[in-house]
Amino acid sequence: MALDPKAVKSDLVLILDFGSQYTHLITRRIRSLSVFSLCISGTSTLSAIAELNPRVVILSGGPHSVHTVDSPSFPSGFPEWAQENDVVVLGICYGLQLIVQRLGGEVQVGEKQEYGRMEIHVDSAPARGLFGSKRVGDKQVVWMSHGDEVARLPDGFEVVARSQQGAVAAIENRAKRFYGLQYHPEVTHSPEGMETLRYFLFEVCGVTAGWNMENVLDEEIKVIKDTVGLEDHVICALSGGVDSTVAATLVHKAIGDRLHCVFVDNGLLRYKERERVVETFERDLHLPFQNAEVTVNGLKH
Ligand SMILES: Nc1ncnc2c1ncn2[C@@H]1O[C@H](COP(=O)(O)OP(=O)(O)OP(=O)(O)O)[C@@H](O)[C@H]1O
Repeated sequence: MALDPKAVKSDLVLILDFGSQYTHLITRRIRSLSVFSLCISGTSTLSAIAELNPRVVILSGGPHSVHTVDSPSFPSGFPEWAQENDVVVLGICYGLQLIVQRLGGEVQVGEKQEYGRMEIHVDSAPARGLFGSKRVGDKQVVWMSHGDEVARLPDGFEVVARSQQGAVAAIENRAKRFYGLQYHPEVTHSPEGMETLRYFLFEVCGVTAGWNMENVLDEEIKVIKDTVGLEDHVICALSGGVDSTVAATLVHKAIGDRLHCVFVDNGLLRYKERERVVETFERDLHLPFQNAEVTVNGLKH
């Protein structure tokens, strides 16, 4: 169940997902800073991106190489749209390489491919840039995970940090408001990564923090009410796990007894699981509940 950004009164940081295992972690980290963030497919259309009216767009990492045929990318016209609408863009790992490649620079297979712990040093620390709070020469440990690396920057970009092996670790074009980090600031293995994200969002992008988890309940209930309408009923396949339990609880708060939860005894449940789940829902959560049984090959389970 996705949050409806229109129901949220906060700047939106939109994450375009290119398949990194860390993409959802970026979303979570940003939400922990009280800023609303949402993750959508990296190959979304420009109109789908524009409709969400983001203040910042983050291009995630991913397992691809920009040189592979059909490697995913942001839609054509995206950089121009971002500039025209004063949207700040940050590329992380593959996202940085996409920016470089698509804006006229060059990415090549790295001589020393970097995976794991790496030290980077700040090459240039202009006021209000990615490392605006640091001094030139400052060092920090980060988490790298890339085979390709930047060979030539597009016009207007500069390197602001390098790895201890000399690879480009961070770039920016402050005039166009395009930024890139070759490492993953969102993982705890980059101890200063959260501070970098915080500085970037609040000092560089000027994002306002006003979102918190308590808002989610009200927003979700409103979205569900609008979706279901005044008379329709909803069926929820309820396993007793976290996902369907949260979904059922929210929908029940929104539409009450027009929700019908169905638990399927598929014959492969744990010992007394059916009794436990039924009891929890009827006694503790007060959810209207029905049992169902499935048959396989004519045999009742
Ligand atoms: N025994 C069951 N009875 C009813 N619905 C089920 C049952 N098992 C699974 N489902 C439905 O299929 C969805 C996906 O099931 P899966 O086992 O992949 O768990 P999940 O995605 O982790 O969700 P959950 O945390 O709710 O178990 C569940 O969220 C639920 O809607």
